[in-house]
Amino acid sequence: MHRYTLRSSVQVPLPKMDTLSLDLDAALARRTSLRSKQHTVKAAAPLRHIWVVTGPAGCGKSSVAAYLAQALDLPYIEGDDYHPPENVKKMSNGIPLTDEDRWGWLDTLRQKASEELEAGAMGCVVTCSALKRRYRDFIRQVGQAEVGIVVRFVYLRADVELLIQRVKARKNHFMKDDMVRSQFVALEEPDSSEPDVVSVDVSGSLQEVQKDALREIKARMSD
Ligand SMILES: Nc1ncnc2c1ncn2[C@@H]1O[C@H](COP(=O)(O)OP(=O)(O)OP(=O)(O)O)[C@@H](O)[C@H]1O
Ligand SMILES: O=C(O)[C@H](O)[C@@H](O)[C@H](O)[C@H](O)CO
Repeated sequence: MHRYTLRSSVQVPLPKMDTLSLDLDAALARRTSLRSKQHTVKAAAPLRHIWVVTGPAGCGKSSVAAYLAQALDLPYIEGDDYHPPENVKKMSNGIPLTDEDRWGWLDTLRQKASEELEAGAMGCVVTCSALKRRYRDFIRQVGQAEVGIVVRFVYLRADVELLIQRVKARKNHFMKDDMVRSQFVALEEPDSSEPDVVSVDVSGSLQEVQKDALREIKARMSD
């Protein structure tokens, strides 16, 4: 083994020449492969996000999603517009939806989001209560099916009493405050096992919530 003396006292073993040239070859090969990977990443199409704004009735999905869509210049899909009339009738009559009532609607929202991207949009913003983990998993499948499409959720977090107050104050909407508790019964709050969910506290003013949600999204645009 050759030895190279560094600052008189520290001895660093130097590899034999044949090992050194092998190492150099390997390093050059690695650098070439890294460069071509960097090139591939640069050339690849940018990620397109489906931002799904979620949470129970009254948490601010429509108010926040409309703002996000405008700020990001993306098409906006209002989930409530795609409930079949039977669902709206049920909710208007104070009857909570079941899983069976929701599957077809969730599928429609998935399709609408895909259609926007197929039509060339750089992403889209969708409102959908997505109360349960299995509903979110169902929506996630859009992103798993196609390279370059990423589904992310913005969960608007609030406590039940606050939302009862906000829904009570809201006029001209089929969903009344007596339905809010049932939304929390169905709710399966996302936790750290769903890293694609950004949780935003909505107890502040609407402007604060909108800004917080936009900041969180911008921080994840390139993920
Ligand atoms: N941060 C906030 N502070 C005060 N009021 C708010 C806030 N966010 C939303 N609101 C008000 O609360 C009500 C519910 O908001 P919004 O309709 O956007 O919620 P939503 O989640 O879309 O409801 P739903 O699911 O029932 O359609 C509206 O009257 C809205 O103006
Ligand atoms: O899954 C559900 O039970 C529904 O989507 C509701 O969340 C309402 O559509 C919405 O909140 C309107 O008030």
